[in-house]
Amino acid sequence: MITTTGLTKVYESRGRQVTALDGVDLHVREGEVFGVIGQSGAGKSSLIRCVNLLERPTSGTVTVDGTDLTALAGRGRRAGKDLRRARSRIGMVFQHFNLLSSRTVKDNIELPLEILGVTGADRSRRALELLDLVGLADKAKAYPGQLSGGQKQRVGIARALAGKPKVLLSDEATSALDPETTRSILQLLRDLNRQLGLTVLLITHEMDVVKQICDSAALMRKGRVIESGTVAELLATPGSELAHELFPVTGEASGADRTVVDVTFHGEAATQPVISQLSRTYNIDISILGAAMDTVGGRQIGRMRIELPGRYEENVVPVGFLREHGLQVEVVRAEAHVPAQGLAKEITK
Ligand SMILES: Nc1ncnc2c1ncn2[C@@H]1O[C@H](COP(=O)(O)OP(=O)(O)OP(=O)(O)O)[C@@H](O)[C@H]1O
Repeated sequence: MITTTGLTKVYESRGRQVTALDGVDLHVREGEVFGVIGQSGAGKSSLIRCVNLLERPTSGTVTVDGTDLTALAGRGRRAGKDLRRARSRIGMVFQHFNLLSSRTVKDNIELPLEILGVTGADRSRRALELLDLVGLADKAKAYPGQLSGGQKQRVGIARALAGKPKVLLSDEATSALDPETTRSILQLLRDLNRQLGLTVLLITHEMDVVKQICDSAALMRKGRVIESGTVAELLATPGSELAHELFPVTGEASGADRTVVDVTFHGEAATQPVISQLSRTYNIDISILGAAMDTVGGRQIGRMRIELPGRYEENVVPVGFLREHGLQVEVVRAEAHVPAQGLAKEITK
């Protein structure tokens, strides 16, 4: 539904060049909630603003629902109408809501429809439908100043949906909200995604947002995407930073000559007593150093750091047993020669 290839954005600022996006390739599938996470300055806002051409990319392409927006923008003024039409199929939600304080809630939602030339009666009907959809049917005549932050964002979401977009872009939509309101807005986005088949691309600096609603995620750093995939793919990728952030498991080996292993359970493997089978089959004592269970994108997933007696070379068979039983296994080795760093991670494929 959204594809960027080699997307690059260089800002010229006081004679200096800042590369905010450095060849970003992103692929968001139809109907998924895709989260882009990264620290401040990573390039997240630049990315989302380039996706709907609010910002002109320096190079690279953006295709949304089969339309190459960059090619339309490149055709100059005459393509303005086509570009506007394509952009009306992309809704956008902002961190600070961007509502007009002098207009009622209903009139705020009608604004994009006015611009699209929809007649008064149709505008009004659509705005009321949308208010109902976001749970604010009783607030049509209120002004933004009379609403809570969460209600304002619901209006922002309703306005973004006015043009019946297939894609919703969310620029830190919950960053200005308290944790409980954040949860309810994320739930609303999830519900809209499911009910309307809406594809959602959101940017955030909070891992909890990714955890609560994303099917897929990408990690950005210094203008580049350094990891991306479905949550299940990320959890299956040895050494994935995102997987580690989603599921931080800690714990250090109790001594030398121990093998420390991170095990990820999801799907069917999560319900099998694999660890006790391992212990019985090989007659070994297993210590649990750390564990976390959580729901990611609506699916139960668990991670555990366990310790087996003996060095890795002696545990190749038990580790193979875990893999054969459908668990993702990442071996974490203590590096004796770098004690200051504690457990240095070395991935054993
Ligand atoms: N209009 C601009 N002019 C010059 N530099 C800019 C402009 N917009 C962004 N930048 C720079 O581009 C880089 C990426 O910024 P961007 O806002 O895309 O990152 P971000 O990940 O969204 O950060 P934040 O979470 O703080 O908004 C930063 O170094 C920023 O200073």
